Amino acid sequence: MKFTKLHGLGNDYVYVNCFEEDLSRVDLPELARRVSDRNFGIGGDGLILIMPSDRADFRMRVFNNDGSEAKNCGNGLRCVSKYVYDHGLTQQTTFTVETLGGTVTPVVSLGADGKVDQVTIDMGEPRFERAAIPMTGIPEEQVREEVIEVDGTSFTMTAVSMGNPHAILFVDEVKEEDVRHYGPMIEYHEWFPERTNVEFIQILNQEEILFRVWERGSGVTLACGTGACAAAVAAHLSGKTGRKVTVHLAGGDLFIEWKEADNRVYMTGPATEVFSGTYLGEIPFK
Ligand SMILES: N[C@H](CCC[C@H](N)C(=O)O)C(=O)O
Repeated sequence: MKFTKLHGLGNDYVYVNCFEEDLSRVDLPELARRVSDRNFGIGGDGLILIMPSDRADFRMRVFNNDGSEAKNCGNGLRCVSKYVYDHGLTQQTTFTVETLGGTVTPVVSLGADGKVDQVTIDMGEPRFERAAIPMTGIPEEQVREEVIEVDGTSFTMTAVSMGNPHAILFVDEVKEEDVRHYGPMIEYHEWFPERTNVEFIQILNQEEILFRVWERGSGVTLACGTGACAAAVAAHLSGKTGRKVTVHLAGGDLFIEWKEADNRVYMTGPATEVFSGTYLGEIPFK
């Protein structure tokens, strides 16, 4: 199976071009687990399929490294956008990509080599109701700076959906050990029937956020695009930042704008192709 490795700020996935590879009979969750393995497979935070769509120019499917399928992936969308332009699947610098969380419209910009270096994506409108995250409790209620307690420690949390769930925790100081310790406890917390991504954010000033993430289904990653969007929204709602913020993630910076005019969140950042190859491991069939 031919694949290409790309990353968005170090959030790296194995990409398969399904215009060329037929994976229709493949056990995709098991394939994701196998190719993501950094010792016995290719290595990555998961598997992303670039597919035809009958309602958009392309379709993206995302599988975390535990095999769970996600509804959206910001870093993945930037890398899919780079792949389809650089590999000639489109000659347009803007197009549509269908995801389980909705259809988005990336706009790519080119470097001196004529290849995509930056991508801006309208990631759509954030959702806050418990039913939309999803969270247990009153369906139409929103969770704004509420206390969640895990292992005897309380966090102030705002819940935001960007097509996938995000528990945004406001902390005075972001610590890697807290991400690894409390991240999985909140991912599997009973309030989140479909689990959740967990973001720890430290607001530096009106325009900057320090950010670390424990991803649902993948654990600690260097970046999370949908998480950065959710964090920027939660930070603005808290009154501590404007609508345009630079999010400093472990793998680099994303620029996020939550536009007042259309209530949509715009994410701008890089996408990098690293290598391509052929996976020689056994392909698991359904
Ligand atoms: N772990 C996420 C999917 C990947 C999101 C992240 N890698 C991004 O860039 O948005 C979930 O299960 O919702």
